[in-house]
Amino acid sequence: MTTYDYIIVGGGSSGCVLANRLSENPAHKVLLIESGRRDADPWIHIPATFFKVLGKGIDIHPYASNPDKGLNGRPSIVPQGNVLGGGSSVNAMIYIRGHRNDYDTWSQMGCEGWSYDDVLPAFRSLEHNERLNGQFHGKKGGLHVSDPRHRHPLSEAFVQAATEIGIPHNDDFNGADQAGVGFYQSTTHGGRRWSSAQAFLREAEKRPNLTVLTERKVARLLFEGQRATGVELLDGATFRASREIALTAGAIATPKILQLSGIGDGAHLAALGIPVIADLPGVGANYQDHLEVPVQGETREPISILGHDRGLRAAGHMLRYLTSHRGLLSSNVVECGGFVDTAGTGQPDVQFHVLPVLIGFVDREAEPGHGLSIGPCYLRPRSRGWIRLKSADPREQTDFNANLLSDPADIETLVRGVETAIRILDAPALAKLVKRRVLPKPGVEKDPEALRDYIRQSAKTVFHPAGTARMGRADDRMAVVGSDLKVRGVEGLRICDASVMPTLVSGNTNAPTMMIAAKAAAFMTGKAISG
Ligand SMILES: Cc1cc2nc3c(=O)[nH]c(=O)nc-3n(C[C@H](O)[C@H](O)[C@H](O)COP(=O)(O)OP(=O)(O)OC[C@H]3O[C@@H](n4cnc5c(N)ncnc54)[C@H](O)[C@@H]3O)c2cc1C
Repeated sequence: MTTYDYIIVGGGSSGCVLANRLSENPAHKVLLIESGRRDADPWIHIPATFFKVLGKGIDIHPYASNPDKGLNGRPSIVPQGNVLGGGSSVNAMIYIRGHRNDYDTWSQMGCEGWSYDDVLPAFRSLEHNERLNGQFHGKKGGLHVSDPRHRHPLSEAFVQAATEIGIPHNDDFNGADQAGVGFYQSTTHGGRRWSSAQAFLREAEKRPNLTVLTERKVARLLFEGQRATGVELLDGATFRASREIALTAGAIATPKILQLSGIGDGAHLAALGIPVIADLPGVGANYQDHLEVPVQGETREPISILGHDRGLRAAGHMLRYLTSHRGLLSSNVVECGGFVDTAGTGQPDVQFHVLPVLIGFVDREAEPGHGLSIGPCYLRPRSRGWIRLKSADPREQTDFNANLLSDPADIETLVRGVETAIRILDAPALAKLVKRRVLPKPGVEKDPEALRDYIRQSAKTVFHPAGTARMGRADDRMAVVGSDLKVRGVEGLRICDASVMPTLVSGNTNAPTMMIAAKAAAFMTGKAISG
Protein backbone atom coordinates (compact mmCIF):
# COMPACT_ATOMS: atom_id res chain seq x y z
CA MET A 1 0.00 0.00 0.00
CA THR A 2 1.53 3.38 -1.01
CA THR A 3 1.97 5.75 1.91
CA TYR A 4 1.57 9.53 1.77
CA ASP A 5 1.93 12.10 4.53
CA TYR A 6 -1.44 13.62 3.70
CA ILE A 7 -4.43 12.31 1.78
CA ILE A 8 -7.07 14.76 0.58
CA VAL A 9 -10.44 13.28 -0.37
CA GLY A 10 -12.15 15.45 -3.01
CA GLY A 11 -10.49 17.83 -5.48
CA GLY A 12 -13.03 20.65 -5.32
CA SER A 13 -12.96 24.25 -4.09
CA SER A 14 -11.44 23.33 -0.76
CA GLY A 15 -9.42 20.28 -1.85
CA CYS A 16 -7.38 22.21 -4.44
CA VAL A 17 -6.48 24.93 -1.92
CA LEU A 18 -5.38 22.29 0.55
CA ALA A 19 -3.38 20.35 -2.06
CA ASN A 20 -1.51 23.52 -2.90
CA ARG A 21 -0.72 24.59 0.63
CA LEU A 22 0.19 21.13 1.94
CA SER A 23 2.54 20.42 -0.98
CA GLU A 24 4.36 23.76 -0.63
CA ASN A 25 6.76 21.94 1.65
CA PRO A 26 8.72 19.50 -0.58
CA ALA A 27 9.12 17.18 2.39
CA HIS A 28 5.35 16.49 2.43
CA LYS A 29 4.12 13.72 0.16
CA VAL A 30 0.51 14.58 -0.70
CA LEU A 31 -2.22 12.59 -2.47
CA LEU A 32 -5.39 14.25 -3.80
CA ILE A 33 -8.20 11.90 -4.87
CA GLU A 34 -11.07 13.22 -7.01
CA SER A 35 -14.05 11.17 -8.19
CA GLY A 36 -14.63 13.27 -11.32
CA ARG A 37 -12.65 13.82 -14.51
CA ARG A 38 -9.92 16.35 -15.11
CA ASP A 39 -11.35 19.79 -15.91
CA ALA A 40 -10.51 19.45 -19.60
CA ASP A 41 -13.92 20.28 -21.09
CA PRO A 42 -13.39 23.68 -22.77
CA TRP A 43 -16.91 24.80 -21.83
CA ILE A 44 -15.84 24.79 -18.16
CA HIS A 45 -13.39 27.59 -18.78
CA ILE A 46 -15.66 29.93 -20.76
CA PRO A 47 -17.67 31.76 -18.10
CA ALA A 48 -21.02 32.04 -19.92
CA THR A 49 -21.16 28.37 -20.88
CA PHE A 50 -21.46 26.97 -17.37
CA PHE A 51 -25.10 26.19 -18.13
CA LYS A 52 -23.88 23.90 -20.91
CA VAL A 53 -21.67 22.04 -18.42
CA LEU A 54 -24.59 21.65 -16.01
CA GLY A 55 -26.85 20.57 -18.88
CA LYS A 56 -24.44 17.91 -20.14
CA GLY A 57 -24.42 16.41 -16.65
CA ILE A 58 -21.05 14.66 -17.04
CA ASP A 59 -19.05 16.80 -14.63
CA ILE A 60 -21.70 16.96 -11.92
CA HIS A 61 -23.12 14.71 -9.21
CA PRO A 62 -26.92 14.88 -9.70
CA TYR A 63 -27.91 14.76 -6.02
CA ALA A 64 -31.62 14.85 -5.22
CA SER A 65 -33.33 14.83 -1.84
CA ASN A 66 -36.35 12.75 -0.90
CA PRO A 67 -39.70 14.35 -1.77
CA ASP A 68 -39.78 17.39 0.50
CA LYS A 69 -42.96 18.48 2.28
CA GLY A 70 -41.73 22.10 2.35
CA LEU A 71 -41.45 22.07 -1.45
CA ASN A 72 -44.99 20.72 -1.95
CA GLY A 73 -43.58 17.20 -2.22
CA ARG A 74 -40.90 18.00 -4.79
CA PRO A 75 -37.35 16.77 -4.23
CA SER A 76 -34.62 19.38 -3.90
CA ILE A 77 -32.34 18.71 -6.87
CA VAL A 78 -28.83 19.86 -5.97
CA PRO A 79 -26.24 19.34 -8.74
CA GLN A 80 -22.69 19.52 -7.39
CA GLY A 81 -19.34 19.54 -9.20
CA ASN A 82 -17.86 16.12 -9.99
CA VAL A 83 -14.68 17.25 -11.70
CA LEU A 84 -11.32 18.67 -10.74
CA GLY A 85 -12.15 22.04 -9.17
CA GLY A 86 -15.50 20.70 -7.90
CA GLY A 87 -18.07 23.46 -7.45
CA SER A 88 -15.57 26.09 -8.54
CA SER A 89 -15.40 24.46 -12.01
CA VAL A 90 -19.16 24.47 -12.58
CA ASN A 91 -20.44 27.40 -10.52
CA ALA A 92 -21.60 30.88 -11.47
CA MET A 93 -18.28 32.39 -10.30
CA ILE A 94 -19.82 35.07 -8.05
CA TYR A 95 -17.22 36.14 -5.51
CA ILE A 96 -18.86 36.74 -2.13
CA ARG A 97 -17.54 36.10 1.36
CA GLY A 98 -20.67 36.61 3.44
CA HIS A 99 -21.38 39.12 6.17
CA ARG A 100 -19.03 40.01 9.01
CA ASN A 101 -21.71 38.90 11.51
CA ASP A 102 -21.76 35.35 10.06
CA TYR A 103 -18.26 34.69 11.31
CA ASP A 104 -18.74 36.60 14.55
CA THR A 105 -21.76 34.32 15.15
CA TRP A 106 -19.60 31.23 14.56
CA SER A 107 -17.16 32.59 17.10
CA GLN A 108 -19.98 33.22 19.60
CA MET A 109 -21.16 29.63 19.02
CA GLY A 110 -17.81 28.43 20.36
CA CYS A 111 -15.74 28.32 17.17
CA GLU A 112 -12.67 29.97 18.56
CA GLY A 113 -10.51 31.65 15.92
CA TRP A 114 -13.34 31.99 13.37
CA SER A 115 -14.58 35.57 13.99
CA TYR A 116 -14.56 37.92 11.01
CA ASP A 117 -11.28 39.46 12.12
CA ASP A 118 -9.84 35.95 12.39
CA VAL A 119 -10.93 34.79 8.92
CA LEU A 120 -10.18 37.99 6.99
CA PRO A 121 -6.43 37.22 6.65
CA ALA A 122 -7.29 33.81 5.14
CA PHE A 123 -9.61 35.41 2.57
CA ARG A 124 -6.95 37.98 1.73
CA SER A 125 -4.21 35.37 1.45
CA LEU A 126 -6.17 33.53 -1.27
CA GLU A 127 -7.30 36.57 -3.24
CA HIS A 128 -5.82 38.43 -6.16
CA ASN A 129 -8.32 41.22 -6.60
CA GLU A 130 -7.83 42.95 -9.92
CA ARG A 131 -9.49 46.22 -8.81
CA LEU A 132 -9.85 46.44 -5.05
CA ASN A 133 -7.12 46.90 -2.48
CA GLY A 134 -6.83 47.95 1.14
CA GLN A 135 -7.74 46.28 4.42
CA PHE A 136 -10.42 44.01 2.94
CA HIS A 137 -8.69 42.70 -0.16
CA GLY A 138 -5.67 40.68 -1.18
CA LYS A 139 -3.50 41.20 -4.25
CA LYS A 140 -1.04 38.35 -3.95
CA GLY A 141 -3.18 35.19 -3.75
CA GLY A 142 -3.80 32.73 -6.57
CA LEU A 143 -7.55 33.38 -6.84
CA HIS A 144 -8.18 36.07 -9.43
CA VAL A 145 -11.25 38.17 -8.69
CA SER A 146 -12.29 40.62 -11.35
CA ASP A 147 -15.01 43.02 -12.48
CA PRO A 148 -17.36 41.99 -15.28
CA ARG A 149 -16.03 42.46 -18.80
CA HIS A 150 -19.58 42.41 -20.08
CA ARG A 151 -22.62 44.22 -18.72
CA HIS A 152 -25.93 43.28 -20.28
CA PRO A 153 -28.42 46.17 -20.65
CA LEU A 154 -30.95 44.21 -18.56
CA SER A 155 -28.38 43.85 -15.77
CA GLU A 156 -27.72 47.60 -15.93
CA ALA A 157 -31.47 48.24 -15.84
CA PHE A 158 -31.92 46.01 -12.77
CA VAL A 159 -29.24 47.90 -10.83
CA GLN A 160 -30.76 51.23 -11.79
CA ALA A 161 -34.32 50.10 -10.97
CA ALA A 162 -33.22 48.85 -7.54
CA THR A 163 -31.65 52.20 -6.74
CA GLU A 164 -34.90 53.86 -7.86
CA ILE A 165 -36.73 52.09 -5.02
CA GLY A 166 -34.12 53.31 -2.56
CA ILE A 167 -31.61 50.43 -2.40
CA PRO A 168 -28.10 51.92 -2.33
CA HIS A 169 -25.50 51.12 -4.95
CA ASN A 170 -22.57 49.02 -3.76
CA ASP A 171 -19.42 48.36 -5.75
CA ASP A 172 -17.77 46.10 -3.16
CA PHE A 173 -20.02 43.52 -1.48
CA ASN A 174 -16.97 42.16 0.35
CA GLY A 175 -15.86 45.46 1.83
CA ALA A 176 -17.02 47.48 4.83
CA ASP A 177 -20.74 47.10 4.06
CA GLN A 178 -22.46 44.22 2.27
CA ALA A 179 -25.80 45.98 1.69
CA GLY A 180 -26.83 47.35 -1.68
CA VAL A 181 -27.07 46.42 -5.35
CA GLY A 182 -24.50 46.37 -8.10
CA PHE A 183 -22.38 44.17 -10.33
CA TYR A 184 -20.75 41.15 -8.74
CA GLN A 185 -17.04 40.58 -8.93
CA SER A 186 -16.32 37.08 -10.16
CA THR A 187 -13.60 34.45 -9.93
CA THR A 188 -12.44 35.05 -13.49
CA HIS A 189 -9.22 36.24 -15.06
CA GLY A 190 -8.71 37.53 -18.57
CA GLY A 191 -12.27 36.51 -19.43
CA ARG A 192 -11.77 32.92 -18.24
CA ARG A 193 -13.13 31.01 -15.24
CA TRP A 194 -10.63 31.00 -12.39
CA SER A 195 -11.56 27.84 -10.53
CA SER A 196 -9.80 26.51 -7.47
CA ALA A 197 -8.06 24.02 -9.78
CA GLN A 198 -6.86 26.82 -12.03
CA ALA A 199 -5.86 29.04 -9.13
CA PHE A 200 -4.22 26.49 -6.86
CA LEU A 201 -3.69 23.12 -8.53
CA ARG A 202 -2.06 24.00 -11.85
CA GLU A 203 1.12 25.25 -10.16
CA ALA A 204 1.07 22.67 -7.38
CA GLU A 205 0.76 19.78 -9.86
CA LYS A 206 4.25 20.61 -11.15
CA ARG A 207 5.62 19.60 -7.75
CA PRO A 208 6.91 16.02 -7.60
CA ASN A 209 5.55 15.58 -4.05
CA LEU A 210 1.88 16.00 -5.13
CA THR A 211 -0.03 13.13 -6.75
CA VAL A 212 -3.49 13.79 -8.19
CA LEU A 213 -5.79 10.88 -8.99
CA THR A 214 -8.97 11.56 -10.95
CA GLU A 215 -11.96 9.32 -11.70
CA ARG A 216 -11.25 7.42 -8.46
CA LYS A 217 -13.86 7.47 -5.73
CA VAL A 218 -13.20 7.06 -2.02
CA ALA A 219 -15.59 4.61 -0.38
CA ARG A 220 -14.46 4.79 3.24
CA LEU A 221 -11.65 5.61 5.60
CA LEU A 222 -9.47 2.97 7.22
CA PHE A 223 -8.73 3.01 10.93
CA GLU A 224 -6.23 1.45 13.27
CA GLY A 225 -7.94 1.84 16.62
CA GLN A 226 -9.13 5.41 16.74
CA ARG A 227 -6.57 6.66 14.24
CA ALA A 228 -7.48 7.26 10.59
CA THR A 229 -4.64 5.64 8.68
CA GLY A 230 -5.85 5.35 5.11
CA VAL A 231 -8.60 5.31 2.50
CA GLU A 232 -10.29 2.56 0.56
CA LEU A 233 -11.54 3.34 -2.93
CA LEU A 234 -14.65 2.01 -4.60
CA ASP A 235 -12.40 -0.05 -6.90
CA GLY A 236 -10.81 -1.71 -3.85
CA ALA A 237 -7.46 0.16 -3.93
CA THR A 238 -6.10 1.44 -0.62
CA PHE A 239 -3.68 4.23 0.28
CA ARG A 240 -2.08 4.96 3.61
CA ALA A 241 -1.66 8.34 5.33
CA SER A 242 1.10 8.68 7.89
CA ARG A 243 0.10 12.14 9.11
CA GLU A 244 -3.49 13.14 8.33
CA ILE A 245 -6.48 12.65 6.08
CA ALA A 246 -8.55 15.68 5.05
CA LEU A 247 -12.14 15.25 3.88
CA THR A 248 -13.05 17.80 1.21
CA ALA A 249 -15.77 15.89 -0.67
CA GLY A 250 -18.42 18.59 -0.15
CA ALA A 251 -21.34 18.87 2.26
CA ILE A 252 -23.34 16.02 0.68
CA ALA A 253 -20.56 13.45 0.15
CA THR A 254 -18.46 14.13 3.25
CA PRO A 255 -21.10 12.96 5.78
CA LYS A 256 -21.69 9.86 3.65
CA ILE A 257 -17.98 8.92 3.71
CA LEU A 258 -17.86 9.57 7.46
CA GLN A 259 -20.83 7.30 8.13
CA LEU A 260 -19.50 4.55 5.85
CA SER A 261 -16.32 4.75 7.94
CA GLY A 262 -18.10 4.30 11.26
CA ILE A 263 -18.36 7.95 12.30
CA GLY A 264 -21.92 9.07 12.92
CA ASP A 265 -24.92 8.29 15.08
CA GLY A 266 -23.79 5.14 16.88
CA ALA A 267 -27.18 3.44 17.10
CA HIS A 268 -27.95 4.12 13.44
CA LEU A 269 -24.58 2.81 12.24
CA ALA A 270 -24.84 -0.26 14.44
CA ALA A 271 -28.29 -0.98 13.01
CA LEU A 272 -26.72 -0.97 9.52
CA GLY A 273 -23.97 -3.34 10.67
CA ILE A 274 -21.21 -0.71 10.47
CA PRO A 275 -18.66 -0.96 13.31
CA VAL A 276 -18.79 2.33 15.25
CA ILE A 277 -15.51 4.22 15.48
CA ALA A 278 -16.95 7.45 16.90
CA ASP A 279 -20.53 8.04 18.04
CA LEU A 280 -21.15 11.52 16.64
CA PRO A 281 -24.88 12.09 16.02
CA GLY A 282 -24.13 15.44 14.37
CA VAL A 283 -22.75 13.74 11.23
CA GLY A 284 -25.22 14.41 8.41
CA ALA A 285 -27.43 16.58 10.62
CA ASN A 286 -27.72 20.37 10.35
CA TYR A 287 -28.13 20.28 6.52
CA GLN A 288 -28.75 23.77 5.16
CA ASP A 289 -29.09 25.31 1.74
CA HIS A 290 -29.94 28.63 0.14
CA LEU A 291 -33.19 28.69 -1.85
CA GLU A 292 -34.40 31.28 -4.33
CA VAL A 293 -37.74 31.95 -5.96
CA PRO A 294 -38.16 33.15 -9.56
CA VAL A 295 -39.54 36.63 -10.22
CA GLN A 296 -39.51 37.11 -13.97
CA GLY A 297 -40.61 39.74 -16.47
CA GLU A 298 -41.05 39.49 -20.23
CA THR A 299 -39.42 42.31 -22.16
CA ARG A 300 -41.11 44.34 -24.89
CA GLU A 301 -38.18 43.83 -27.25
CA PRO A 302 -36.12 40.66 -27.92
CA ILE A 303 -33.17 41.97 -25.88
CA SER A 304 -32.39 39.06 -23.56
CA ILE A 305 -29.70 36.46 -24.26
CA LEU A 306 -32.30 33.91 -25.38
CA GLY A 307 -31.09 32.15 -28.53
CA HIS A 308 -27.57 33.60 -28.32
CA ASP A 309 -26.19 30.09 -27.86
CA ARG A 310 -27.34 29.03 -31.32
CA GLY A 311 -26.62 29.69 -34.98
CA LEU A 312 -24.88 32.75 -36.36
CA ARG A 313 -25.20 34.75 -33.16
CA ALA A 314 -23.40 32.02 -31.19
CA ALA A 315 -20.67 31.93 -33.84
CA GLY A 316 -20.28 35.71 -33.58
CA HIS A 317 -19.95 35.56 -29.79
CA MET A 318 -17.40 32.76 -30.08
CA LEU A 319 -15.36 34.66 -32.64
CA ARG A 320 -15.28 37.73 -30.42
CA TYR A 321 -14.38 35.61 -27.39
CA LEU A 322 -11.60 33.75 -29.15
CA THR A 323 -10.06 36.94 -30.47
CA SER A 324 -10.38 39.13 -27.35
CA HIS A 325 -11.78 37.09 -24.43
CA ARG A 326 -14.51 39.70 -24.23
CA GLY A 327 -18.19 39.94 -25.02
CA LEU A 328 -21.12 37.83 -23.84
CA LEU A 329 -19.10 34.62 -23.44
CA SER A 330 -16.81 36.31 -20.91
CA SER A 331 -19.87 37.00 -18.74
CA ASN A 332 -20.82 34.82 -15.78
CA VAL A 333 -24.44 35.60 -16.84
CA VAL A 334 -25.43 36.25 -13.20
CA GLU A 335 -23.71 39.58 -13.59
CA CYS A 336 -25.49 41.57 -10.94
CA GLY A 337 -27.62 41.40 -7.83
CA GLY A 338 -27.27 42.54 -4.28
CA PHE A 339 -28.13 42.27 -0.62
CA VAL A 340 -31.21 43.80 0.96
CA ASP A 341 -32.40 44.12 4.54
CA THR A 342 -36.09 43.32 4.04
CA ALA A 343 -36.86 42.87 7.75
CA GLY A 344 -35.31 46.11 8.97
CA THR A 345 -32.88 44.39 11.33
CA GLY A 346 -29.85 46.32 10.11
CA GLN A 347 -28.39 43.37 8.18
CA PRO A 348 -29.34 42.06 4.72
CA ASP A 349 -31.48 38.92 4.83
CA VAL A 350 -32.11 38.52 1.09
CA GLN A 351 -29.71 38.25 -1.85
CA PHE A 352 -30.70 38.76 -5.49
CA HIS A 353 -29.25 36.80 -8.38
CA VAL A 354 -30.24 38.40 -11.68
CA LEU A 355 -30.01 36.88 -15.17
CA PRO A 356 -30.76 38.64 -18.47
CA VAL A 357 -32.95 35.75 -19.64
CA LEU A 358 -36.03 33.80 -18.52
CA ILE A 359 -34.53 30.72 -16.88
CA GLY A 360 -35.98 27.37 -15.97
CA PHE A 361 -34.33 24.65 -13.92
CA VAL A 362 -33.57 20.94 -14.23
CA ASP A 363 -37.14 20.15 -13.16
CA ARG A 364 -38.94 22.74 -15.31
CA GLU A 365 -38.88 24.40 -18.72
CA ALA A 366 -38.08 28.11 -18.99
CA GLU A 367 -41.05 30.39 -19.69
CA PRO A 368 -41.14 31.22 -23.42
CA GLY A 369 -39.93 34.56 -24.77
CA HIS A 370 -37.41 37.22 -23.86
CA GLY A 371 -37.09 38.60 -20.36
CA LEU A 372 -35.11 38.77 -17.17
CA SER A 373 -35.07 36.66 -14.01
CA ILE A 374 -34.61 38.00 -10.51
CA GLY A 375 -34.00 35.36 -7.84
CA PRO A 376 -34.56 36.56 -4.29
CA CYS A 377 -32.80 34.12 -1.97
CA TYR A 378 -32.88 33.96 1.82
CA LEU A 379 -29.48 34.29 3.44
CA ARG A 380 -29.71 32.67 6.88
CA PRO A 381 -32.04 29.68 6.74
CA ARG A 382 -33.56 28.36 9.95
CA SER A 383 -34.70 25.01 8.46
CA ARG A 384 -32.41 22.03 8.98
CA GLY A 385 -32.31 18.69 7.19
CA TRP A 386 -30.18 15.56 7.39
CA ILE A 387 -28.28 13.03 5.29
CA ARG A 388 -28.14 9.45 6.54
CA LEU A 389 -27.02 6.16 5.09
CA LYS A 390 -29.64 3.68 3.95
CA SER A 391 -27.12 0.84 3.99
CA ALA A 392 -23.43 0.04 4.37
CA ASP A 393 -23.08 -0.11 0.57
CA PRO A 394 -21.14 2.96 -0.67
CA ARG A 395 -22.88 2.68 -4.06
CA GLU A 396 -26.32 3.25 -2.60
CA GLN A 397 -27.86 6.74 -2.48
CA THR A 398 -28.28 8.24 0.96
CA ASP A 399 -31.51 9.00 2.78
CA PHE A 400 -31.38 12.73 2.02
CA ASN A 401 -34.00 14.78 3.82
CA ALA A 402 -33.41 18.39 2.86
CA ASN A 403 -36.37 19.47 5.04
CA LEU A 404 -36.39 22.86 3.35
CA LEU A 405 -38.86 25.61 4.29
CA SER A 406 -39.81 23.59 7.38
CA ASP A 407 -39.28 26.70 9.49
CA PRO A 408 -41.97 29.29 8.70
CA ALA A 409 -39.41 32.12 9.08
CA ASP A 410 -37.72 30.97 5.86
CA ILE A 411 -40.96 31.29 3.89
CA GLU A 412 -41.59 34.74 5.34
CA THR A 413 -38.13 35.92 4.29
CA LEU A 414 -38.81 34.69 0.75
CA VAL A 415 -42.19 36.47 0.78
CA ARG A 416 -40.43 39.75 1.54
CA GLY A 417 -37.79 38.94 -1.08
CA VAL A 418 -40.42 38.31 -3.77
CA GLU A 419 -42.27 41.51 -2.83
CA THR A 420 -39.04 43.52 -3.07
CA ALA A 421 -38.16 41.93 -6.42
CA ILE A 422 -41.61 42.84 -7.78
CA ARG A 423 -41.11 46.46 -6.67
CA ILE A 424 -37.78 46.51 -8.52
CA LEU A 425 -39.41 45.03 -11.63
CA ASP A 426 -42.05 47.79 -11.46
CA ALA A 427 -39.52 50.63 -10.99
CA PRO A 428 -39.10 52.99 -14.00
CA ALA A 429 -35.76 51.68 -15.35
CA LEU A 430 -37.21 48.17 -15.74
CA ALA A 431 -40.86 49.11 -16.31
CA LYS A 432 -39.91 50.76 -19.59
CA LEU A 433 -38.34 47.51 -20.81
CA VAL A 434 -40.71 44.95 -19.28
CA LYS A 435 -44.17 44.50 -20.80
CA ARG A 436 -45.53 42.05 -18.23
CA ARG A 437 -44.62 40.00 -15.22
CA VAL A 438 -44.44 36.31 -16.04
CA LEU A 439 -43.67 34.87 -12.58
CA PRO A 440 -45.26 34.91 -10.13
CA LYS A 441 -48.46 35.40 -12.14
CA PRO A 442 -49.86 38.90 -11.57
CA GLY A 443 -52.20 38.92 -8.57
CA VAL A 444 -50.55 36.02 -6.76
CA GLU A 445 -48.64 38.45 -4.53
CA LYS A 446 -51.94 39.92 -3.30
CA ASP A 447 -53.15 36.58 -1.92
CA PRO A 448 -50.92 35.52 1.02
CA GLU A 449 -51.85 31.85 0.72
CA ALA A 450 -51.27 31.76 -3.06
CA LEU A 451 -47.92 33.52 -2.69
CA ARG A 452 -46.71 31.05 -0.07
CA ASP A 453 -47.86 28.20 -2.27
CA TYR A 454 -46.00 29.73 -5.24
CA ILE A 455 -42.85 29.85 -3.12
CA ARG A 456 -43.17 26.19 -2.07
CA GLN A 457 -43.89 25.20 -5.66
CA SER A 458 -41.04 27.11 -7.31
CA ALA A 459 -38.21 27.55 -4.77
CA LYS A 460 -34.97 26.00 -5.97
CA THR A 461 -31.47 25.61 -4.63
CA VAL A 462 -28.75 28.11 -5.38
CA PHE A 463 -26.36 25.18 -4.85
CA HIS A 464 -24.98 26.00 -1.40
CA PRO A 465 -25.37 22.84 0.72
CA ALA A 466 -23.49 23.19 4.00
CA GLY A 467 -23.35 22.35 7.68
CA THR A 468 -23.47 18.53 7.71
CA ALA A 469 -20.38 18.04 9.90
CA ARG A 470 -20.44 21.24 11.81
CA MET A 471 -17.83 22.86 13.94
CA GLY A 472 -18.54 23.55 17.62
CA ARG A 473 -17.50 23.41 21.21
CA ALA A 474 -16.16 20.21 22.79
CA ASP A 475 -19.26 19.96 25.03
CA ASP A 476 -21.64 20.41 22.07
CA ARG A 477 -22.98 16.90 21.42
CA MET A 478 -23.93 17.71 17.82
CA ALA A 479 -20.57 19.24 16.86
CA VAL A 480 -18.51 16.96 14.62
CA VAL A 481 -15.26 18.94 14.50
CA GLY A 482 -13.61 21.36 16.89
CA SER A 483 -12.28 24.79 15.98
CA ASP A 484 -9.15 23.11 14.62
CA LEU A 485 -11.38 21.10 12.22
CA LYS A 486 -10.28 17.81 13.81
CA VAL A 487 -12.99 15.17 13.96
CA ARG A 488 -13.90 14.53 17.58
CA GLY A 489 -13.09 11.19 19.12
CA VAL A 490 -10.59 10.11 16.46
CA GLU A 491 -7.07 11.04 15.42
CA GLY A 492 -5.53 11.94 12.09
CA LEU A 493 -8.73 13.21 10.46
CA ARG A 494 -9.98 16.71 9.64
CA ILE A 495 -12.93 18.02 7.68
CA CYS A 496 -12.05 21.04 5.58
CA ASP A 497 -15.04 21.77 3.31
CA ALA A 498 -18.48 23.44 3.42
CA SER A 499 -19.69 20.70 5.80
CA VAL A 500 -18.07 22.36 8.80
CA MET A 501 -20.03 25.63 8.57
CA PRO A 502 -22.14 25.81 11.74
CA THR A 503 -24.53 28.16 9.93
CA LEU A 504 -24.61 29.13 6.26
CA VAL A 505 -22.85 32.37 5.48
CA SER A 506 -24.90 35.24 4.05
CA GLY A 507 -23.94 34.80 0.42
CA ASN A 508 -22.35 32.44 -2.07
CA THR A 509 -20.18 29.75 -0.58
CA ASN A 510 -17.18 29.20 -2.86
CA ALA A 511 -14.85 31.79 -1.31
CA PRO A 512 -15.88 30.93 2.27
CA THR A 513 -15.14 27.25 1.59
CA MET A 514 -11.70 28.08 0.20
CA MET A 515 -11.11 30.21 3.30
CA ILE A 516 -11.93 27.16 5.47
CA ALA A 517 -9.35 25.12 3.53
CA ALA A 518 -6.72 27.84 3.91
CA LYS A 519 -7.22 27.81 7.67
CA ALA A 520 -7.15 24.01 7.68
CA ALA A 521 -3.78 24.04 5.89
CA ALA A 522 -2.42 26.42 8.49
CA PHE A 523 -3.58 24.10 11.29
CA MET A 524 -2.06 21.07 9.57
CA THR A 525 1.33 22.56 8.70
CA GLY A 526 1.69 24.98 11.59
CA LYS A 527 2.54 27.66 9.02
CA ALA A 528 0.79 30.94 9.83
CA ILE A 529 -1.40 32.59 7.20
CA SER A 530 0.11 35.75 5.81
CA GLY A 531 -2.85 37.76 4.57
C1 LIG B 1 -24.11 25.10 -10.17
C2 LIG B 1 -23.45 25.78 -9.01
C3 LIG B 1 -23.39 27.18 -8.97
C4 LIG B 1 -22.78 27.81 -7.90
N1 LIG B 1 -22.56 29.17 -7.95
C5 LIG B 1 -21.74 29.75 -7.03
C6 LIG B 1 -21.29 31.09 -7.19
O1 LIG B 1 -21.58 31.75 -8.18
N2 LIG B 1 -20.48 31.61 -6.24
C7 LIG B 1 -20.09 30.89 -5.13
O2 LIG B 1 -19.41 31.45 -4.27
N3 LIG B 1 -20.51 29.62 -4.96
C8 LIG B 1 -21.27 29.03 -5.90
N4 LIG B 1 -21.60 27.71 -5.78
C9 LIG B 1 -21.23 27.01 -4.54
C10 LIG B 1 -19.75 26.67 -4.43
O3 LIG B 1 -19.21 26.34 -5.68
C11 LIG B 1 -19.61 25.53 -3.42
O4 LIG B 1 -20.07 25.98 -2.16
C12 LIG B 1 -18.17 25.07 -3.25
O5 LIG B 1 -17.65 24.65 -4.48
C13 LIG B 1 -18.12 23.95 -2.22
O6 LIG B 1 -16.80 23.54 -2.07
P1 LIG B 1 -16.41 22.15 -1.39
O7 LIG B 1 -14.95 22.07 -1.44
O8 LIG B 1 -17.10 22.05 -0.09
O9 LIG B 1 -17.08 21.05 -2.32
P2 LIG B 1 -16.89 20.79 -3.88
O10 LIG B 1 -16.27 21.96 -4.56
O11 LIG B 1 -18.20 20.30 -4.36
O12 LIG B 1 -15.80 19.65 -3.93
C14 LIG B 1 -16.02 18.32 -3.56
C15 LIG B 1 -15.25 17.44 -4.53
O13 LIG B 1 -15.18 16.14 -3.99
C16 LIG B 1 -15.42 15.20 -5.02
N5 LIG B 1 -15.93 13.98 -4.38
C17 LIG B 1 -17.17 13.76 -3.86
N6 LIG B 1 -17.25 12.53 -3.35
C18 LIG B 1 -16.03 11.96 -3.53
C19 LIG B 1 -15.51 10.70 -3.20
N7 LIG B 1 -16.24 9.78 -2.58
N8 LIG B 1 -14.21 10.42 -3.55
C20 LIG B 1 -13.44 11.36 -4.18
N9 LIG B 1 -13.93 12.58 -4.52
C21 LIG B 1 -15.20 12.87 -4.17
C22 LIG B 1 -16.42 15.89 -5.93
O14 LIG B 1 -16.43 15.33 -7.21
C23 LIG B 1 -15.92 17.33 -5.88
O15 LIG B 1 -15.01 17.61 -6.90
C24 LIG B 1 -22.24 27.05 -6.82
C25 LIG B 1 -22.28 25.66 -6.86
C26 LIG B 1 -22.87 25.02 -7.95
C27 LIG B 1 -22.89 23.52 -7.97
